[in-house]
Amino acid sequence: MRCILVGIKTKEKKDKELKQSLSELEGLVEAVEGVTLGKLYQKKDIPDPSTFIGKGKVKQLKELIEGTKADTVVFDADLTPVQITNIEKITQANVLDRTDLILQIFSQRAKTRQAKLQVELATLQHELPRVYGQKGKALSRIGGGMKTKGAGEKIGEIKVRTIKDRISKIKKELEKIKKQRYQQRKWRNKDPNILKVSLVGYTNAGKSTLLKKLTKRDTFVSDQLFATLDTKTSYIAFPDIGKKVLITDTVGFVKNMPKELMDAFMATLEELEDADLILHVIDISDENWVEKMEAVEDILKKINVSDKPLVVVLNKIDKLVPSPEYIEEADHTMLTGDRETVVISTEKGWNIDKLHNILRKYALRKDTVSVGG
Ligand SMILES: Nc1nc2c(ncn2[C@@H]2O[C@H](COP(=O)(O)OP(=O)(O)OP(=O)(O)O)[C@@H](O)[C@H]2O)c(=O)[nH]1
Ligand SMILES: [Mg+2]
Repeated sequence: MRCILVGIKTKEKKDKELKQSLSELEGLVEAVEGVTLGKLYQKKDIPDPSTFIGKGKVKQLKELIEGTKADTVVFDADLTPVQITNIEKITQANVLDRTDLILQIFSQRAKTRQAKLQVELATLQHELPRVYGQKGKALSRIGGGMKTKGAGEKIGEIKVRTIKDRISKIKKELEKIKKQRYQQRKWRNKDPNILKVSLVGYTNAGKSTLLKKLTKRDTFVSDQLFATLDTKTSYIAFPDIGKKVLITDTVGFVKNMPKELMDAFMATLEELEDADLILHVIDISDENWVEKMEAVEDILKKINVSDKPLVVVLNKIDKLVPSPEYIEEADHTMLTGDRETVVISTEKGWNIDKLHNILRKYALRKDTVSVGG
């Protein structure tokens, strides 16, 4: 996917917000293995009903697409079906909005049947209005002959009906799965020698980098051994105590998460139910880190995992202090309440050993708990 990003600047939006929002969007593009070839901004308080951005901007966009050989335009906004259709017609490129991208990421990450269905449901619900739009498009394009007009209408209607049928089927199945899950959980194999750890946190907190760092430092690590597992899972071996720590990355939290995607998002986090320990990774250099931390905690509560052991990992301390001697752990721990907290820099490798030891401690503890119970 070769993308051009389009950001809209409204009166209330500060330049900094616009930039942050677009770079977050660029991150989403990367997450679906796309590349960003260009960015376009427009000042506009009221979107154009037919093309969202103004006519002149659309022309500029078309030129940029041709110049960069892009095939996709990603809008940092939610477009109406009419706007999508029109822009696609003019630019000959695929048009996506923020929700489309997030849905693509979710569908890549969804692993369980429930998560997959939840994402499919959200995708269909997002697509339905566009199919209505297509129905209209087919009719107006064919226009003339009665015969073809009838056929066009029929195809559109069949599509709508098929989607609606699928939606109600999925909803029924999700109900069924919900009931079964409680039973299944009781039977899940609990290997005392494997500690399952999940990394959670806001997007860009450094989860994926930390996963690499934590597992790379161990010479026993080979991702290939776990080829059947999701690629986002890696492990640390502690051969001296006969333990393995299995660490799973999760989808990051994003700003402006469309409300209709919340269920699907929470479904991608479902595997957290299996976790023995949660590492909440936070970018301590982000001025809004407390707010973001609370947003993540809210979600953890909603998916009923807030009673699990959790360690707060305050990352990127290298952006605030010049060397590890300046790390004042006590100060930060005060800010995160009574939870176990470790301040690290993944990039510089500061305190990674400390975190490693915490994982080791929990791996040992799991055994004790299992033997005891
Ligand atoms: N300065 C500094 N940068 C870091 C550190 N850890 C990670 N980063 C950078 O932060 C950015 C985001 O890191 P990721 O690991 O992709 O973040 P993530 O939490 O996986 O993000 P999502 O997958 O979007 O949820 C990257 O550019 C990293 O290089 C750190 O300790 N210090
Ligand atoms: Mg990541």
